[in-house]
Amino acid sequence: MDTDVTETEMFSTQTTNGTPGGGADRAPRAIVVMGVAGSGKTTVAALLAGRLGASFAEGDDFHSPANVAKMAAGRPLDDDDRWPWLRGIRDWFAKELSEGRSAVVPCSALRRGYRELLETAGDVRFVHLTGSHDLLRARIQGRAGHFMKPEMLDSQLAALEPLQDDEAGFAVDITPRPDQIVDDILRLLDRPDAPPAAGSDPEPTTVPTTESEDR
Ligand SMILES: Nc1ncnc2c1ncn2[C@@H]1O[C@H](COP(=O)(O)OP(=O)(O)OP(=O)(O)O)[C@@H](O)[C@H]1O
Ligand SMILES: O=C(O)[C@H](O)[C@@H](O)[C@H](O)[C@H](O)CO
Repeated sequence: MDTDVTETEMFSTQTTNGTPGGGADRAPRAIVVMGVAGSGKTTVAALLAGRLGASFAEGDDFHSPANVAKMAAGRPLDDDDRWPWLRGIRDWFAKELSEGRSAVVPCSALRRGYRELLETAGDVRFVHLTGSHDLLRARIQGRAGHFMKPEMLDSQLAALEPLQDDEAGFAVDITPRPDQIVDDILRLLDRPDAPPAAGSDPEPTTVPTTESEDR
C-alpha cells in the first residue's frame, strides 16, 4: 500500500472544521462521497457534513494545477495524475481523525484501488452516488463555470469500478432532492448491519460481508 505523505499540504483547500466526534456521540469517521462527474458529490457532501457537524474539504481542491488544466482541456486523468491527489485527501482525513473530528470529502474515487488507498486514513466509509447517463449529463450541462465538461462523462464512466458489496459503504440514487439523499445517507450510515470500515474496530463479529438492497 502506498504510504507517501509528502503532498498533503501542497495545494490550498476549502475546508470547514467540524466538531470533535462529528457532532454525535460516536468515534470520528471519514466519509467519501464518490461517483462520476456531475453525480452531485459536492452538493451532497457539503450538506452531509453540515448535518453531521463534520469537517468538510472539497476534493477538487487537492488537485494540482496541472491536473485541473488537463481535465479542463478535456483529457481524462490517469493513475499517475490521481495518486498524489488521493494521497492528499487521505492525509487530510488522517489529520482530521487524529484530532477527533469526523470528516467528509467529495471525491470521485472511481477505482477500487483508489478507495483502498483512501482507507489507509482509518475508519473510512464510501457513499456512491449513482444515476443514469442522461441524468448525469443533464446535471453537468446545467452547471455553469466548472472545469469538467459534459464530454468527460464517458471517460469517467469507463474508469468507474462501482462500489462492491464487500467494501465499507453503500450506493444511493441521485434522482431525489439533495436533502432527501442526505436523509437516506444518514439512515444507511448508522444501520446496524453495515459492513465495517477497514480501519474501524473489528469487534462486531455478526456483521455480514455482503449487503443487497442498496446497489
Ligand atoms: N439531487 C440533485 N438534484 C438536482 N440537482 C442536483 C442534485 N445534486 C446536484 N445537483 C446539481 O447538479 C450539478 C452537479 O452537482 P455537483 O457539482 O455537486 O456534482 P459533482 O459530482 O461534485 O461534480 P464534479 O465531480 O464534476 O465536481 C450542480 O449544478 C448541482 O447543483
Ligand atoms: O478522478 C477524476 O477523473 C477526477 O478527479 C474527477 O473526478 C474530478 O475530481 C471531479 O469529478 C471533477 O469534476
